[in-house]
Amino acid sequence: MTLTKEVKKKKQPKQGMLENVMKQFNAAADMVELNPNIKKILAVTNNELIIHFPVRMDNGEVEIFKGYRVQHNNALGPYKGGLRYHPTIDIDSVKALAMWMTWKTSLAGLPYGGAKGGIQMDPKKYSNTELERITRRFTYALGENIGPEHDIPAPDVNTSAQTMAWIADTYMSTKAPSERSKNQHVVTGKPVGSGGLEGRDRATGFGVFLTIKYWAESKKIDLKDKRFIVQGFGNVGYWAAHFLELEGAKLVGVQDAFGSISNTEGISVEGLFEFIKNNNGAVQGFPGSTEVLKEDFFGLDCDICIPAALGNQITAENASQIKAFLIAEGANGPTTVEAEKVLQEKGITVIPDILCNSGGVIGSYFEWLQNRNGELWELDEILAKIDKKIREVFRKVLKTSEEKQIDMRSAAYFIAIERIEKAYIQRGIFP
Ligand SMILES: NC(=O)C1=CN([C@@H]2O[C@H](COP(=O)(O)OP(=O)(O)OC[C@H]3O[C@@H](n4cnc5c(N)ncnc54)[C@H](O)[C@@H]3O)[C@@H](O)[C@H]2O)C=CC1
Ligand SMILES: O=C(O)CCC(=O)C(=O)O
Repeated sequence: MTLTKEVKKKKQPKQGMLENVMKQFNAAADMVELNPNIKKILAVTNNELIIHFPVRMDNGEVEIFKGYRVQHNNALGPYKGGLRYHPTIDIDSVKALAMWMTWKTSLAGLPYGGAKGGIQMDPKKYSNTELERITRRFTYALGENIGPEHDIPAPDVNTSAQTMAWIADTYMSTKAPSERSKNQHVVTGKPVGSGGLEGRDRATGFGVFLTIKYWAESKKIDLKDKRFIVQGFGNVGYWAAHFLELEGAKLVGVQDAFGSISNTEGISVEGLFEFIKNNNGAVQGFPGSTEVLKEDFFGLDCDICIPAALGNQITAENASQIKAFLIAEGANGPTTVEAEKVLQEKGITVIPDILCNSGGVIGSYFEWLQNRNGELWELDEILAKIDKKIREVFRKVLKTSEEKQIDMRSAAYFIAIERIEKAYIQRGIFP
């Protein structure tokens, strides 16, 4: 007899990311005097898919998983955005993350809309073979709701190039043999050997670093010896730290899901990266570092703070402790609207997520083009292309912010929303 078990999941507290993105959007819509009909369209998501699907576990039992894909808007092109495997994801957080993708792709001038998805689960509790089966069943259940010219997922928290390879393989296997290779770009962020882009692994962190570099240049600040802290030492946090260290900046604090560490003398980025490989991915216990209480992390003495983990981490409660003069949002939605007011009063600059972490989706766009056109690009060429794009977008945001005397988040939203509004108006639907 087959046992079917729906695992009782602990109820997760609401994350509040949807409230946050809606407050940001409403403020931006007022600022650009957005056409009221287009505002109605952008305030809601086009499609929201919740899928329950069964997967056989290594012990023979069947577990039911809850997967999501939310497609917010596709006025500018196919839906685009990552897949997150995390116990805290729910429909509201995925809606928020999908909306941020729409603003991000619009701001970057890409021919994409916004989407996000994932599975509500803790991947640490599953073996690699279970993760593969979960991913393949999820892909199969998503069916034609994703597609290379319709909705193109990518990695996000707790998903990787390997996850993308499983998705591509499963999706392609549902096509006729002659059509399979034409569908490789159903996902981006694949391993290089399977149609992936050289450098997509570092694209987001590289972009975070570039926005910090271009901001520092605009203020005539030398990054050498500047002290920085990073929350989240995964794909984004590690690569951002890697490039900052190359520039001469000093990592003095790191927090991950397991704990927080600091060292005023500096933490070797590569040393920590090697250390976590043999420490279940955790930074705690890194030689020479001191443990820091979770609630004290953002108050560490530093110049630059990079939240690169989850949403709503910088809150009205902890914002007042922050000593950094710059916050570079590697994560999506790490700062609440209330916290941002506190930061503004303290004179702390925020490089907003939709600009700061856009290197990832820019890299994804290049991978998509590479697959679509049957081309292979080299790492140097790709990093130069990402740099050029980030520099252009950064300058546009800075110029808008200076001309209109608004902060960089408002400027970024201004540009992003205006571009979408223009597309709707050009089509003639909204006079
Ligand atoms: N991977 C990508 O290309 C992109 C990722 N992002 C955003 O960057 C952030 C990080 O994503 P990835 O680096 O890809 O994820 P990842 O899964 O590679 O790393 C996540 C890191 O955050 C830490 N973390 C998780 N929960 C935490 C908590 N409660 N407190 C402190 N640390 C915690 C984990 O331990 C890990 O070090 C997310 O907000 C994601 O949406 C944004 C753009 C693109
Ligand atoms: O690379 C992509 O398509 C999207 C990455 C992502 O999920 C994000 O930028 O938040």
